[in-house]
Amino acid sequence: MQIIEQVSTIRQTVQELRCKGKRIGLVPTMGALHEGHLQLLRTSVQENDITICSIFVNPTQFNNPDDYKLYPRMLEQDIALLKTVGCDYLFAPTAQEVYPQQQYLQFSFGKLEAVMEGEHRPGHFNGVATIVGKLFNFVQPHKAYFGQKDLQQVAIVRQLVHGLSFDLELVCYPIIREEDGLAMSSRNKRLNEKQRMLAPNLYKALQLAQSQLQAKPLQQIKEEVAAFLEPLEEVELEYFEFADSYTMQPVQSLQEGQELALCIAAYVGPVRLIDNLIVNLNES
Ligand SMILES: Nc1ncnc2c1ncn2[C@@H]1O[C@H](COP(=O)(O)OP(=O)(O)OP(=O)(O)O)[C@@H](O)[C@H]1O
Ligand SMILES: CC(C)(CO)[C@@H](O)C(=O)[O-]
Ligand code: BAL
Repeated sequence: MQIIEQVSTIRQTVQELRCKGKRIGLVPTMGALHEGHLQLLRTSVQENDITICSIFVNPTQFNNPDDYKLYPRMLEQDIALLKTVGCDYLFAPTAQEVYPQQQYLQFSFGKLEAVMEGEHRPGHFNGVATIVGKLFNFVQPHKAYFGQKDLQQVAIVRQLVHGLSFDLELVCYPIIREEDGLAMSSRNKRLNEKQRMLAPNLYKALQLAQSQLQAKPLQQIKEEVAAFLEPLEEVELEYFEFADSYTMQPVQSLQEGQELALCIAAYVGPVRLIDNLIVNLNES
């Protein structure tokens, strides 16, 4: 696996690969890789001639300076993991490479960024759109792989791709979980032992809500989710929402044929985690 730090080098490399007719898959990450990332990478390796993983802890998407400072960074371990899945290139630039001018565009995603992650993390999606747009520009992938865990991010990236006419296919990969149901996440590495024991309650709350869907009004289910998490010391619910899985807009009542996303964000100790479950209302 070749490691590239310079934007000019990755541009030249992909230009040469494209001239040879190679199909390129991109897996953008912030590192501290886990099995969720590795599944995205394995899928890209299967579906493309060349797989490029990017690792960049993007400062412009962090609305909380501590979250940025404490974000897990473990490049040597990541490199070893990338080799095990057959990744061809790691693109790991510095912030100076990515943002030489320290000038940032302002995007507007309308209603899509007014809810959930957009509402609770001001500026977050502007930073995500900025870095993802730059990565698409540098790497020119045929396919780009994102995880359903960050479902609203997928909707933002979809709008970015359509809005700027990027010529690529987006892949949204299902959530990979630990045995106890906790969605894998790099930030899980920041949990202490007690917090790690508490963290699967986010998924339990989603399952509780799913099990009540046909029986109770959505508002009542929201209250029950809050009541379920409330007694847990160190767990603080930020939001639990029923949303349309495509538009991310809040859903007040169920409709046949709808793909409903149950979305949750909560602090476990100092660590903010998110999770979601998609329910197809034809099947439930
Ligand atoms: N458990 C998972 N299953 C599938 N995809 C995942 C999972 N966790 C992360 N991803 C995806 O991997 C890509 C890179 O994510 P990122 O590097 O931010 O890791 P992360 O685990 O989401 O970290 P954190 O949530 O702590 O920021 C994103 O598209 C993300 O949605
Ligand atoms: C897409 C991404 C790599 C952009 O920094 C990040 O938001 C993430 O890891 O989900
Ligand atoms: N995995 C999503 C990126 C973030 O939380 O900043």
